[in-house]
Amino acid sequence: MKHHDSHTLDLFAPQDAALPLAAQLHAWQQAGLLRQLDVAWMQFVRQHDAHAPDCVLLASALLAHMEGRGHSCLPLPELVQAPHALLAWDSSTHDALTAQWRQLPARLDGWLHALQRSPLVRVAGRDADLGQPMVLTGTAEASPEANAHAAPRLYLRRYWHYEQAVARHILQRCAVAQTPDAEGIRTWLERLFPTSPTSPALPASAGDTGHTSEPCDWQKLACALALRGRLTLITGGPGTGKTYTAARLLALLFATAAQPEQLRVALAAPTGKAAARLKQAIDQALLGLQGSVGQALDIAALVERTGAARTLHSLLGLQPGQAGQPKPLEVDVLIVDEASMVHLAMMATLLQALPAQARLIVLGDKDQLASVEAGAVLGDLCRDAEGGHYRPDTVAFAQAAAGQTIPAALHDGAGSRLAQCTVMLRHSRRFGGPIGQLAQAVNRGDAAAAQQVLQSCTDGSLAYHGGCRIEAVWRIALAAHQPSYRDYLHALQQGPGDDHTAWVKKVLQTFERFRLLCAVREGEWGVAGLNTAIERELVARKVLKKDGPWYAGRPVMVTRNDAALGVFNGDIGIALPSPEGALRVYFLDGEQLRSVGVARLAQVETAFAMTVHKSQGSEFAHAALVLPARSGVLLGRELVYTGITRAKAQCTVVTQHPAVLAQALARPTQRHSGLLEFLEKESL
Ligand SMILES: Nc1ncnc2c1ncn2[C@@H]1O[C@H](COP(=O)(O)OP(=O)(O)OP(=O)(O)O)[C@@H](O)[C@H]1O
Repeated sequence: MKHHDSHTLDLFAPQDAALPLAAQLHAWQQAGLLRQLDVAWMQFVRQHDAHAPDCVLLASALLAHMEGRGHSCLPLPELVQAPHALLAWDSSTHDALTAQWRQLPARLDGWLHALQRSPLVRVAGRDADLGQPMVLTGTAEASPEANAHAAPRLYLRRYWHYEQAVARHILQRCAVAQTPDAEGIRTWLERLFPTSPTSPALPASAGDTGHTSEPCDWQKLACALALRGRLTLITGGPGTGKTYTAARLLALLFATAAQPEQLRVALAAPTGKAAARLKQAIDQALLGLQGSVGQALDIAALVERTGAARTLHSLLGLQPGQAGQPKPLEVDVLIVDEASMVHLAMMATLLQALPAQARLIVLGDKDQLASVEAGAVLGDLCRDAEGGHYRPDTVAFAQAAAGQTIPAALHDGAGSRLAQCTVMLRHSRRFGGPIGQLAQAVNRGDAAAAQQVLQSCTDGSLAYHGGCRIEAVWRIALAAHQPSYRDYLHALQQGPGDDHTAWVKKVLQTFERFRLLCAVREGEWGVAGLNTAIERELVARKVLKKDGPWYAGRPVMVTRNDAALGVFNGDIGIALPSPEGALRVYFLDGEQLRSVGVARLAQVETAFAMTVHKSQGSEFAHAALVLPARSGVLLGRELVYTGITRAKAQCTVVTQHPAVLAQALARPTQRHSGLLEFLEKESL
């Protein structure tokens, strides 16, 4: 049996002969490891650079591959020295990888020289922009001193431009530090955040480091810091009050604006569903303020001025799947929620469209899954949020404007400009109990603690089924003693009676109480397999009547925005007979029902089960996270964290193999990008 070091090349492995590079890439494509696009990109490079050595061709194919996996660049030291760890492919590929690597330069220098000689590669800081399709950074442009720290990276031209644009805009926004009237802000904050002597003690949230021995109200601090600059990042786990804070910040901006009646506010989120939730939560929080502000602020006018929340695509006037030239935004304040889902290209477009003097307030959970597309901008920008890194001027301003003492452990005389614009909310009001403890253990990657919480929970909020057959998943989905699909099926069977609207709402609302969340799409334990199995089971039990793709009771998720129909990617609806008897898909927005004839909805999929990715921005009374035995790099710590934090009251974890949870927690997802390094270098 061969033993492989999974992180570095095994130089003592048997000398297997390497396939010619093109044949090897083809074999990896056949094995589903590379996309056709990745190989086509390598062929393009070979066509236009006849002298390209194998290391350039391989680097280009793997650059495209990494982009497909959400990375904005290819980190070259890792590629050269630890390809197994970087690619994290199945161990069956290790021999072929090792054999290939033996044919290539052994040292990073060799790869860099080859890339620097290619006419398709622009060396940042050395070459003029002649439209080269790839960009190499971390070599020529850095000073000899900085070069020791800058990691050489290879980019697709487009992503290098996006990353540069995001970094440039962020730095410009962070640089603006005004000195607003601290006294005035403090007076307003005391009104907007009334402290009740009966407030329960705050439980610690996921990500709480224990730094907060001195009480600090991070929500007030976030509002005060937002008034100093043009960019505020507010991150925190579920229920830490990001939206609650944003609503108060809006009120504060109105209260302190010279001409509040002219303040233009926009709300946006990556998906239609998240946008609708944001608007609902902001309005609710604002209306709840009327009592504490009395006549001093016209809350109803504020709600009206805030307008509807929109998807980022619609705000920027882009077509689905398109980034590019946006129309300039006519706003003074923009609040973007669920920012963990905003990918690099979208963030670059957004920052480009936003006027320099407008305030950008970004809300999101830095620990959640990043978008499927390349870039994890929120995660990058908030990587150091836990440590605070507040400079003395920020500490003093926090005291003066918010009356808050930032704990000494979070001070840093050399903190970056970005850190002065970032606040992490550290107390969850929703997750005090076992679900919160599980979320914390998952975030730390502590599998033993996660198992302990799962198995010792006595209040019924957590359940764990390890090493199960797929039938266990159906049983959970149809269980009688907890939120499941049973209530929705019951409502469905009751029929409309004489109040069709009430019936449709009930079916939709009961369906929203429970969801099966999968790590993967394919296979028996994936979305496709589970949806088919559950449909089959319900038909066999004669609960559903299905004689075609559409049937009464079919829950569907929209997979593509269609502005003409008023449906958006991620919307969940249920097909039900209309009062006239035609099958229509009904959607519920707050209390508002809308419907679309089934024949007009082409881009949908059945939604008994959905991916954790698609569930971002949604919550369910009971969420069941379903983990297959193997799902490679897809199944990591952030996915488990995002899945379990979709549960409001009850969370069930079901695994096909008992070891899979610990394996996932041991795999934090690292999205490679140069954004933070660039920001750090420039903001010194
Ligand atoms: N300072 C506070 N005082 C009283 N209630 C609060 C406070 N902060 C938040 N809450 C309440 O806690 C709950 C969660 O707050 P909120 O919805 O703003 O959190 P969130 O971080 O936006 O959550 P999610 O990420 O799940 O959307 C809400 O019911 C909100 O009213």
